[in-house]
Amino acid sequence: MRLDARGLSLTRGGHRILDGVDVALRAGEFVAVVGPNGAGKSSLLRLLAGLARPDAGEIACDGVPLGKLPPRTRARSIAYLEQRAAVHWPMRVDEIVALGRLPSRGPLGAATSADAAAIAAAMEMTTTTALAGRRADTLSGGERMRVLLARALAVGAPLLLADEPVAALDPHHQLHVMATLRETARRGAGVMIVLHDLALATRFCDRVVLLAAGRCLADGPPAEVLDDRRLAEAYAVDVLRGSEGGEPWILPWRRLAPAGVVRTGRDDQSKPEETR
Ligand SMILES: Nc1ncnc2c1ncn2[C@@H]1O[C@H](COP(=O)(O)OP(=O)(O)OP(=O)(O)O)[C@@H](O)[C@H]1O
Repeated sequence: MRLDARGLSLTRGGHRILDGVDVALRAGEFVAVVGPNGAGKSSLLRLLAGLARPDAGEIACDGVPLGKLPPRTRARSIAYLEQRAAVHWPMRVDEIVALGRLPSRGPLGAATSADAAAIAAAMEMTTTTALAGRRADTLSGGERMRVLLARALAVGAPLLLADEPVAALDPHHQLHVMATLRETARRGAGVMIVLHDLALATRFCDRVVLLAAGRCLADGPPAEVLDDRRLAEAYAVDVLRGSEGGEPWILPWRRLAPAGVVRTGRDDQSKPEETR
């Protein structure tokens, strides 16, 4: 299954949030959407999940306009984890994760062994099995995020959209979740996440979509998209780079003078910068 979006534009409160964005998510891909605060990343993901409609542009799921998919078909096809997902009810963790199976069986359908297996696998993937009996509204921020990711994984959808799934996690769990999502893509799902950590995007993702001010600045392999010039343009930062065991790493290091700074090369000593 694949998603194809063309010419997405969105305006809210007189503010142009997205401006002619083209993006695709194909089966087997692990894609990061990156960009500065307010770039439009969450808004883009919500459009792709079918939770809001663009003012202009089209989104198709395997060629079918997203708006024409019956809601349950859409919910089975596209799992979505929102950025500020909250848990308002005193439900148990395993009950929360089980909600991910509702699109497959309907509210009145009995849970099957396949449902139980999907729930157990999702909890294992997110290391939340030990939390199963806890009340979800007593969890820490990182625990809650992992439980809600488990709910999204339990859907077993061919497309998974997750908005900052690792932002609240400690380094161990960040690496674990990124490896889990990469494995989910390797098994055939299309996985798209919003991410601020450029190191994780560089190391784990097949493709990076760089948004800034509602426009897509670049879309391609991490090493091509996250070059010095684009990082300066989008974020006004300078980065350190290296590789370990053949895997590249990248570390934001210095702020540059904001807006429109275009670097000429790493040996340019005259660049405007601050130290941290
Ligand atoms: N309903 C709204 N009315 C007015 N402006 C809005 C509305 N919703 C979002 N925006 C603005 O649209 C822009 C994009 O918001 P969005 O949440 O998509 O950004 P983001 O790239 O996900 O940011 P962050 O990295 O901070 O999470 C922001 O400037 C935000 O303030």
